[in-house]
Amino acid sequence: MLFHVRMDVKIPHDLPSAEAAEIIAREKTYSHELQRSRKWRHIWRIAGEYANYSIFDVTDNTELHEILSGLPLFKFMDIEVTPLLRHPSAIREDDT
Ligand SMILES: O=C(O)C[C@H]1C=CC(=O)O1
Repeated sequence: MLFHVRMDVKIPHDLPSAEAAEIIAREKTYSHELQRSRKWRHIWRIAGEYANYSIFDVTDNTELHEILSGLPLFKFMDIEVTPLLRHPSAIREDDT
């Protein structure tokens, strides 16, 4: 199942910078692993914002929830999820 996900990151200003850097580094590793597994299919920075648009290809809502709630930055994010399906006018069967 495909999901479009918007993540807005809001790290509190009073979080010590070393702690923030450590969480961001873990987030990057976690994201890279999921991208390599092809579950996290796309990630795009939203210009001018500490936010991204991502596409996930996962088995079901439960797997998406587990992935998103496992994000090291999860507690500092607002997340908006939109389920997707292929448009009947799409000329491709997939996004490869
Ligand atoms: O920077 C972000 O948009 C937040 C998050 C998502 C992947 C990652 O490495 O950080």
